[in-house]
Amino acid sequence: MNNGKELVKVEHLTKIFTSGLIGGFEIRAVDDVSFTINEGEIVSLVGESGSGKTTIGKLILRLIQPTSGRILFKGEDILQFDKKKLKTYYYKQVQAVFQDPFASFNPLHKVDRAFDLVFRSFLRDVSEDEKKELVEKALESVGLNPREVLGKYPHQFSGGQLQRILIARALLVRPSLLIADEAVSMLDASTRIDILNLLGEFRDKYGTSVLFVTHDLALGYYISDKTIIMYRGTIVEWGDTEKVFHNPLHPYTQMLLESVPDLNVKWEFKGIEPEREEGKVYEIRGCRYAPRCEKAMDKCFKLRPPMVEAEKNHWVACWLYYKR
Ligand SMILES: Nc1ncnc2c1ncn2[C@@H]1O[C@H](COP(=O)(O)OP(=O)(O)OP(=O)(O)O)[C@@H](O)[C@H]1O
Repeated sequence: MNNGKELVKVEHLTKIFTSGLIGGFEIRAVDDVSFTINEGEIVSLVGESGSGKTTIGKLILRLIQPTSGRILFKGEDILQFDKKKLKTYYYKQVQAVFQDPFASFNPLHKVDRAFDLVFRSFLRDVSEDEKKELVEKALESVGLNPREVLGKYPHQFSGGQLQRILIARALLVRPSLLIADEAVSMLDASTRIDILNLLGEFRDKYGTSVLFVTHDLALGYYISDKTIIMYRGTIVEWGDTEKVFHNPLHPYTQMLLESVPDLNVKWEFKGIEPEREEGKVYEIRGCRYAPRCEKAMDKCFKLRPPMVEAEKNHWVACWLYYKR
């Protein structure tokens, strides 16, 4: 149900973390990143560990502040939201599900409380009967039996079951945007596919957009309309999933896809440089991938390549495609 309308517009977003007090160093976790998420669109954010995926999710959720750049939600800068707008943003517009479901539950309270909080904070006018029906439907939609869930404590569930409860809660308010950060990595293969299909259903029925953060190329391919490939805080390539996967342009994306013989097979990272080279790579002014790139030219080490639209809805940041 992608109607071509922009829901989220990320513009030149940069987040620099400073580590240590004296003699500390800076980490450019996200470095001049721009992309859009349309209404009713599932966008995968794919990249290896430490490439900045979670940081982007947190910035969109306003859990952390950007160093520079901005994020527009339905055309409005989220940093300028007043208290009222922020409340609506958190409950009605944006919901998030993270990798570790245990961290999202208070072990002293029954899991029902997770739903109560949503009703108390946002769906206040809903009658008790309606609440019950909504919760039951939400639980059933993620393959859980409400009678086996309600009234129980978090420790009585597996991680996968808790994750499904959190996804049910997130979808209960039918948010405009769901940020799913490695949200299905703890689930077994068949539940994982059920949840992915459920996200697709929500997109089709209610126009929910999803930012699907993953290090698993196959999951990204399965679920998303668009794919963003990240490398060390930068976007190297993004666009329609079919185009990115079937006509990869950036040497990094090509390397990734070559290392996945079959898209149904889980992607294992290959060739990550040793830790001690980390600082060196972060200082690079040009393309972050240049030190690993077989096609790198002199200027790749000196200048950051601009993002160019190489074909319709397919962008790449690589000097090989820059024509001017
Ligand atoms: N609060 C923080 N303080 C300092 N550095 C941070 C902080 N949060 C993230 N980083 C650093 O920023 C970089 C990007 O981290 P981020 O968690 O966004 O990556 P990721 O792609 O989500 O990785 P993963 O898949 O492992 O979660 C990493 O080098 C990380 O160590």
